[in-house]
Order: sequence, then structure tokens, then C-alpha cells
Amino acid sequence: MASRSRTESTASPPPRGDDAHGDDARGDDAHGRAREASRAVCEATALSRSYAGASRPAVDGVTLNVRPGEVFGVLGRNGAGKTTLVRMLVGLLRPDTGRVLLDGTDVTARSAHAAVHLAYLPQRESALADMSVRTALETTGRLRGLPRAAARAQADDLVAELALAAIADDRVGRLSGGQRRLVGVATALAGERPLLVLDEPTTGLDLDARRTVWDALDRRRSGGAAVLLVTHNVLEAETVLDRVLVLHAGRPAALGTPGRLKERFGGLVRLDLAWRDEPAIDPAGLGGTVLRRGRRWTVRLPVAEAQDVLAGILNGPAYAALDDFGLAPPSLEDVLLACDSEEG
Ligand SMILES: Nc1ncnc2c1ncn2[C@@H]1O[C@H](COP(=O)(O)OP(=O)(O)OP(=O)(O)O)[C@@H](O)[C@H]1O
Repeated sequence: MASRSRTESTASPPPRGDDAHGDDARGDDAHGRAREASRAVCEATALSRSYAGASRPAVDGVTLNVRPGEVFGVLGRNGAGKTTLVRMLVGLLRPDTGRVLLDGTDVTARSAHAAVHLAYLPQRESALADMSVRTALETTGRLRGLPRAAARAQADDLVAELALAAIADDRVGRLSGGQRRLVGVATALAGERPLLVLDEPTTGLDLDARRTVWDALDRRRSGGAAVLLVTHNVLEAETVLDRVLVLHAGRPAALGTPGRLKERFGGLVRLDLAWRDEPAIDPAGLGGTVLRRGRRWTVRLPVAEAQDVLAGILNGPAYAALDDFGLAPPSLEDVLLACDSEEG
């Protein structure tokens, strides 16, 4: 049972991570320490931005570093400020305050320079719709400075790598939404920028295409590129992100490795119970605060207690009313829920 409501909140939220407002510079392992030694490919300091007439800033005091060879995720609910933040990082929106360095170069006031350092895949891209897939890839490579022959060779490589051969000669504008997204990812890879900024790259892709994209990104990461990823797909993100920034109402709510962010749950697991009929047990007797959505109950408990509670239900009279259950370790989704409830 994997029902995770976006509206529920914890009654007694776990403590906020202490790395919410600074970079998680401590790192978890040798790999992390090696990355720290290398200069950030993207360094943003105290970025804020308000839109005219808004009651609060869309982004409010965000600081982050993205290092070569890492996948850095920006997570948050709709309207949390992810796109606004990314548009400042890629030079499409000027911050009200703060600055952005790309490969050590201050691009805050020289937004045209940002394109030298990065490739950006926006949520909705419409450029190059009149070209064939292969020409779009070649043209993007050329625009990013590759000589003609190299751009052509790279386009062929990308067609093969992203399994685009069957549509390589089709016009981009006539492709399905998922195919267009895959081509969008391929164009982001053309020209081999050291920083790939991808807003929801796998939305609309089927399972095979998603795997193809993650494999391709993993190869870039292994080659030293950095990936800054905006996503709503927390479960998928969990498998690929090295570090995560959670935004809530424009503010940084948590920053760190997925493992460290989940440590705030201190070994608690999540027990989900779905009842087909009104159960003959008192939720107050389960040993934790029970979140109830109709006949779906969720409670966070230490592992041993959760096992005892579940065994009691499976072996007792309440079992007759049980429809489904799940026992799961904390996830990034739980981190997001906790950030929402802490920040209100
Ligand atoms: N061009 C704009 N003019 C005015 N307000 C805007 C504009 N763009 C975004 N906003 C507001 O700024 C806030 C942050 O929006 P933003 O698009 O950055 O969030 P997001 O996290 O990317 O959301 P989503 O997940 O829905 O894409 C929202 O309150 C939004 O209404």
C-alpha cells in the first residue's frame, strides 16, 4: 500500500534539519569529501525574488552549491518556488538580491554568459519544433559551439543512446508528448555542458524511456557533469539524487543528502492500515499519533513497536476488518510532508 496523501500533516513534526539554511558541506563519505574538494559548478548565494503584487517572495534567501559529478534535486510542492529559483540560476530571471556563480564566474548581471556553462531543459520547451529530431540535436550542438562534423557525430550518438532511431527523421513538433520530452532531454545533452539543469525531465515518459534517461544522466555524472534536477516525482528522485534542497513557500526548508534528511525520523517506520470496515480497535492504543483519512490510518512508530502492533492486528479480531497494510522506512516524501507541517 503506497498511498501517501499530499494533504496530511504530522501532528508532532520531527525536528527541523539543522542544515536547512547552509550547504551540507560535511558530506557522508569519501565520495562526498572528494566532491567537496572540487569547485562548485553552480554556487548561488542568498537568492531572493518577488513578483509584482505578490504577498510574499517567490524565492526567499536560497543558498546552494552544485558540485561536479553530483545529482542535486530541488523538491517542493506546486508554487514552492522551484521554477523561479531555476530561472535565476540559468540566467532567465534576475534575482532581487543574491548572486549566482557558474564555474566561478559571476553571471548574476551577465545572464547571457550562463548559457556557456549549462544546458537548461524547461518544464515546457517549444523551440526547434519545426526540425527533425536529428537536425534539432545537431543544431543544438552547433549552437553550443561544436564544429559541424562533431555536432553531426554527436547527434548520431544521442539518437542511439536515447533510443530515438525510430523517430530521428520525424519533426519534433509532430511527436507525442513523451517522445518530445525524450528529445528535449537529448538536446540538453548536446554540446556537453558541465551543468545540466532539468525541470521534470521524465514527466510523461514510460518506464523504458525513464530508465534510458537516468542511464544517460548517470553516464554524464560519471564523466564529471553536474545535474540539477527539479522534480515532483519523489519516489523516483530518491533513487538518483545525491543531495536535495526542499523549498517551502520560497524558503529553504531542508538541505542535505536523502539519508541525512531521513535521519530526522530517528528510526521510525511508517505503518499504513486500510480498513474495509470499522475496526474493533482504538487508534489511541497504537502507541503513536494516528493520522486518519477515512478508513486509512497512518502511524509512525519504532520498528519493533510497529511489528508488535501489526502482529496484534493480524492475529486478533481486527484482522477481519483489515483491507490492506504497509510497513515502510521513511522516504523523501515523508521529509516533504514534515517540511510542510513544520513550515505551516
Ligand atoms: N510570472 C509570474 N508572475 C507572478 N507570480 C508568479 C510568476 N511566476 C510564478 N509566480 C508565483 O511565484 C510562486 C512560485 O512559483 P514557481 O513557478 O516558482 O513555483 P514551482 O515550485 O515551480 O511550482 P510548480 O511545481 O507548480 O511548477 C507561486 O506563488 C507563483 O504563483
